[in-house]
Amino acid sequence: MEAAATRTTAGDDGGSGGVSAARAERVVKAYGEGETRILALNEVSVEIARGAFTAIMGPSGSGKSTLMHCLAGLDSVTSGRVWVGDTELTGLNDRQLTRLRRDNIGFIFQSFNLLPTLTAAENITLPMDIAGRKPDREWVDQVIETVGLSGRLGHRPAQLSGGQQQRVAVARALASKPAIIFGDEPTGNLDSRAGTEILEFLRRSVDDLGQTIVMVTHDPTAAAYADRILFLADGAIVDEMTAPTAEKVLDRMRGFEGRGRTS
Ligand SMILES: Nc1ncnc2c1ncn2[C@@H]1O[C@H](COP(=O)(O)OP(=O)(O)OP(=O)(O)O)[C@@H](O)[C@H]1O
Repeated sequence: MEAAATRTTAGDDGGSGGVSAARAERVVKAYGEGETRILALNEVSVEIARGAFTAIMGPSGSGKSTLMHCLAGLDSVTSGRVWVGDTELTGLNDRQLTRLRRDNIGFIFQSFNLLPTLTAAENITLPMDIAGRKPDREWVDQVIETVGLSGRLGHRPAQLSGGQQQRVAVARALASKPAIIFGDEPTGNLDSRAGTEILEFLRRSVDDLGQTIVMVTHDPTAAAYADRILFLADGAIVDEMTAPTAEKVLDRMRGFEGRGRTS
């Protein structure tokens, strides 16, 4: 997105002046050896713009999760290079990677991943509490307001609906102002109304709070909330779309199937 560079992004505090929040250069990820060797990523190069919402789509096994994990420093690459902001991940040791993830990256998973004994408020600030960082109260309050959790802060996860639990997870991801948030099917376990709410919060966090988001999804309706969609097939980016609509996404996916690109 052109406008992204001029926005005040949530990650500006710790980041650089560049427009890319993350970058992969000729990334190869191979699993196994010899005949069983699988190229999950085959020379993938991509740039993720700051302050933009990017979706990653593609058939099952096309490499979506692998790409997300490599960009987020959750998985090592076989060859190629990866940056988050100005920091090159490839070459960092485990301790440095852990710290980089802790300080710069937020995660939202399909299965909320909240601690059952903590209240919503405690879950939201947990990563910062563990890191010994003082939450920016004003920002955290703004995030809580944005995701509509103000009346539920004292509730434990079991006292919240799935949609509300995912809102807590979204607030937790946003609270530390990460340079980038990665979501792996964040609406996969929600009914369509709760899913829509979460997608609207994610969209608003990009538009109003300047957040950068990368989301893996199978769902054309979810992907249509993004500014840009990357389409993966057989470990390579085969197409992309800007300003998507669910209809355009469905059409494009049908085109891939017609060309035998599903695995
Ligand atoms: N730990 C692993 N060991 C061996 N092969 C793996 C491993 N993780 C992924 N793969 C393989 O790499 C390829 C890409 O997997 P990946 O999970 O990235 O696909 P995906 O597009 O996210 O799929 P899905 O939509 O089903 O989640 C697949 O062929 C998969 O079997």
